[in-house]
Amino acid sequence: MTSQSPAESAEVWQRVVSQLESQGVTARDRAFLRLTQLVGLLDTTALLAVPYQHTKETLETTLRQPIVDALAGELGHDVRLAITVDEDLRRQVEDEGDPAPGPAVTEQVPSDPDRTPYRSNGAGPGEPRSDGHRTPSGAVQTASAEDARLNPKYTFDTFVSGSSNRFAHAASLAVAESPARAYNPLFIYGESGLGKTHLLHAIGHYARSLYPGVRVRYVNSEEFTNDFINSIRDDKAGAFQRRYRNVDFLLVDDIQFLQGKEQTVEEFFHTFNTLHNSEKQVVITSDQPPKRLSGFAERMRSRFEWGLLTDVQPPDLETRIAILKKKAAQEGMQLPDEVLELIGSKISTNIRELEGALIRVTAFASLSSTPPDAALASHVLKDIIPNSESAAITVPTIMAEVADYFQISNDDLCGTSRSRTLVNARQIAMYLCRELTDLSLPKIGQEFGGRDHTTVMHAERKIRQLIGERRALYDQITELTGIIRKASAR
Ligand SMILES: Nc1ncnc2c1ncn2[C@@H]1O[C@H](COP(=O)(O)OP(=O)(O)OP(=O)(O)O)[C@@H](O)[C@H]1O
Repeated sequence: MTSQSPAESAEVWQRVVSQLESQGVTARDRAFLRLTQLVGLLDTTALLAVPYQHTKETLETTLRQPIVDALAGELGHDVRLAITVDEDLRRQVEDEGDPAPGPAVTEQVPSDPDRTPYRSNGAGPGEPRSDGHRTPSGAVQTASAEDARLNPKYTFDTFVSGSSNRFAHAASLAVAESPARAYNPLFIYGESGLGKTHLLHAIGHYARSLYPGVRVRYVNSEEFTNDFINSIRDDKAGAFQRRYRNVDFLLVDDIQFLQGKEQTVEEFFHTFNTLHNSEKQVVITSDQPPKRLSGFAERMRSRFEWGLLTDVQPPDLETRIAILKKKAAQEGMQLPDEVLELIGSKISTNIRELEGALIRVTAFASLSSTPPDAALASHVLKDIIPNSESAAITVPTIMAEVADYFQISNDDLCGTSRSRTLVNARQIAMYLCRELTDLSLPKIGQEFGGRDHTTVMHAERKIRQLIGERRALYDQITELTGIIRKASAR
């Protein structure tokens, strides 16, 4: 993943150290620099490994700027630092009999694992590494991908940064690199479908790649609520608290859904305080800035503003096209620029809709064995783009129209029958809810008889995939979209 070989990194670092020495750093700082290794580069982030926690602290404070400047000079571009305390390096240093410099010798080995959860196990980027994390009791606790609950598609690599989200993107990178040090909490707000969830997951992935063993947990606030209610019902408050408080990163999506749920807000308040006090990173997203969040006590809202507030805006045309290009490349879709430009120019507010349009155009081209050109794209887009006077579409409308279309009842749609016809209709209805409304996955799940958000996610993925393979399905979805839009405009 890094863009340099170990030998190149070592040479670059050697030159940086020589340059800083020639600028006259103190003897202690010189020793610290010599104990440091440049592991490699991850985009513009320089990964440094140090043997001791106090070396890291010095590098992050007094030496940060000189290192950043010297590295930028060497590499010819801006550089961020991500510093990790590496136990292998410590062993190596101690085996060579090179004592840790400075007065803080007693601090040589970080004694409190809770304060230093970001310790590398020594594997270089791209190499396999264990995900074990030592708890204060010494037991190895797994920080697995399942615990983190991250969507593998939402990474910084797949995120397009533009003027509409540049600040949120930079802040997200910074908290992943310097957890609880850069900004805590980081609060990202903005309208639906503009990439907030994507950024939350990307922070989790990136932190996990930088700091093996780091404990990350992503949660939508509706899931947090359900989890909390169930924990009280089942008398498992302790397990609930451990799930949300024994983490290094808590990533909370769509906090606005806690509004008015007094007990859950109170529980979240304590969770937040515990994490913040023990220097764990909290990232929150919302559709509104804290000041406009009703249903939260002032003490809670003001805490949301302790760290950094940043918004995401609808992307400009250039960014929309860049996003479409990235999505197309990611999915292996071959589409000429004129088609991407056409889609980007017709759909301007919501990135989820942009993706939906891309899928439909590709599906139609593949089903009709026609090359996807501008004429085909305009034809497809005509069916899916709302006209200016179209009203908001609701889940009950989608359910009623889908039920009517398949000649089934609303109860059938929400029920548990696994008959093929019903499963198919249910998945189509869920897909359309995702495409045509701003509702989150848990909210849609609730509307369908209290189903889990993963069921909705599965339905969405399945329909997305099949729509390009089955002509009948494509036609049904197109027809239903038209019917639902018409019914909503009435
Ligand atoms: N800048 C971006 N680059 C690439 N993809 C993006 C970008 N912004 C959003 N997306 C994509 O758009 C879709 C919607 O984004 P996301 O779910 O993160 O929005 P959101 O702001 O969290 O919306 P909601 O408030 O409804 O949950 C996702 O598939 C995401 O990958």
